[in-house]
Amino acid sequence: MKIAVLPGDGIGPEIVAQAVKVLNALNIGIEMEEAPIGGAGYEAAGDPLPEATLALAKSSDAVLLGAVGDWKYDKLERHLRPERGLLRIRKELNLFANLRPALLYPELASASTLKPEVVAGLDIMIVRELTGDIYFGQPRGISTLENGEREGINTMRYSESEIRRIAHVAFGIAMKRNKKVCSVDKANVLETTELWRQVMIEVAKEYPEVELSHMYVDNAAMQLIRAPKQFDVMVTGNIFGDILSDEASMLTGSIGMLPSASLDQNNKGMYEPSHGSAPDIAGKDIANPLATILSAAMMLRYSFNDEANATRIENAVKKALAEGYRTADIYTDGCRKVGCAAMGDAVVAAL
Ligand SMILES: NC(=O)C1=CN([C@@H]2O[C@H](COP(=O)(O)OP(=O)(O)OC[C@H]3O[C@@H](n4cnc5c(N)ncnc54)[C@H](O)[C@@H]3O)[C@@H](O)[C@H]2O)C=CC1
Ligand SMILES: CC(C)CC(=O)C(=O)O
Ligand SMILES: [Mg+2]
Repeated sequence: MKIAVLPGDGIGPEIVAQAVKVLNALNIGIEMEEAPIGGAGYEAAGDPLPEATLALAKSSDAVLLGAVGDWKYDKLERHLRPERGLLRIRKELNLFANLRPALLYPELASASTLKPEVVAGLDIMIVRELTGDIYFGQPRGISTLENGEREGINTMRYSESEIRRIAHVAFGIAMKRNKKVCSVDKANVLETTELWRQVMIEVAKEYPEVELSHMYVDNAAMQLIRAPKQFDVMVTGNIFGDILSDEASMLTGSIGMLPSASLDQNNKGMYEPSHGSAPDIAGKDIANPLATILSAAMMLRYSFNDEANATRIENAVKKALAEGYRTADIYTDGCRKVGCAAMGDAVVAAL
């Protein structure tokens, strides 16, 4: 098993170091090679996705990523901004299926923004399409109109085949869970998502045991806060999934708890926390590394078919939480406040 380790920017190197520590502690012969991406790629090679990094990612069995970006790069040409490196690696590796499990560890019930009875037992799988939608659609850009004012353009596009393949991923996951899929769209206004809904209904016919429902995204954002346990598998497009998953993370206590897997057709994948590079807390050893550690568990599950070791990591996280270890973002009274590295150590000790 060879993995490409791409720490990236901001808190990326700190949190990835903890996941690497946990993978090494498993002692299962994972070979790792590190390469720069994002701002770090720009500093090293003038490119947010250096060719050598892309080559390493392509030749590895899986990729572990921290996060990219920092306000200080906002002045760069758009194509050089760190986030473009991230979008490009997702596209180059064809990672169209982004799985973001919003799972509440019972130990964190009091850290959730919602009342314990509203979130107890919360276990939602958000399936976000990752290589299409308004983040990739052409035309895009900022141009000057005839009257001299500027206009910004992005295009929301989905082809039928792109919708179909993410639908199959969602229904496949639902078959292994509670056979319920809620497709989130804005089909009352956006043709792109009207097609999305049509294709979801067509694909659902191949999964007669799965109950498919539809919800407009504005309502879904509200329902996630009102009664989140009504959801089991949610499937949605790139931008809605981006936003709803950040929202859902707070139900689990913190954005620092939400891992993700980004998969291609063959489950080759890139694994990264759902959050960004958090420049506001970078370099202070206070970031929560659990989303990254849990992403490493997803890597073992999806790319290496190693359910046993994936579960070992998840149980170790649970044990560290049960022992009271908390980073600042999930700290509540009476717990043991620790930094990023100490949280990584607590998970390793629990292993
Ligand atoms: N996948 C990626 O690499 C992503 C990169 N970004 C980039 O990250 C940079 C910062 O973006 P923001 O909008 O501030 O989003 P962010 O997710 O980096 O941070 C939002 C808030 O959550 C906190 N936070 C995030 N991760 C945390 C963790 N592990 N532990 C504790 N607190 C945590 C941050 O301190 C901040 O207050 C930008 O350059 C943005 O483009 C944003 C989202 C995803
Ligand atoms: C570049 C952004 C689309 C990254 C992000 O916010 C995400 O994937 O969650
Ligand atoms: Mg996001």
